[in-house]
Amino acid sequence: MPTNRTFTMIKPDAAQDGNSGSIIKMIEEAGFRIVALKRTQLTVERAGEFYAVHSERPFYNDLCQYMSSGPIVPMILEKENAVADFRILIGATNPANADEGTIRKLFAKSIEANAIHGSDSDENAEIEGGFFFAHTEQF
Ligand SMILES: Nc1ncnc2c1ncn2[C@@H]1O[C@H](COP(=O)(O)OP(=O)(O)OP(=O)(O)O)[C@@H](O)[C@H]1O
Repeated sequence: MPTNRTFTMIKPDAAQDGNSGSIIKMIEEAGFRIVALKRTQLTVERAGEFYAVHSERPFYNDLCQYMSSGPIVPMILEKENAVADFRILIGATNPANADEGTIRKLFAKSIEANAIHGSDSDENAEIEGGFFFAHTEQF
């Protein structure tokens, strides 16, 4: 498996509940190297840009409100098979369907406030990482 990168962000529900540290510990213990990390907050407009792919979905406006409602912790992560392995670590979008031991099973509140994001492809990982961080290639 080649080493590659994925992008994640801890969402406002988990960041506000003081769960960032526990989630970051799980990520590191699963073998991911943190390439970049910060704590920040999106405006509703920036949240709309990030989730532009969902702009036609009925939950889009609520999602943008929610994603701009508090702090988030975006990160770029590196590991063999990073994108697929990270999706396994976070679990299903709806925590009701997430496997035991996954981050969403442990920390998510609902299908919207689902604790964490994980990129769904190498291409999107690159785009989403670039949305928050510049010049990370050499790190
Ligand atoms: N039916 C829904 N109702 C409310 N919010 C939703 C719904 N489906 C998805 N969302 C929100 O939109 C986000 C993006 O949806 P998507 O289908 O891309 O899920 P995902 O790939 O599991 O999540 P993410 O992209 O955040 O990792 C979800 O993580 C969730 O916060």
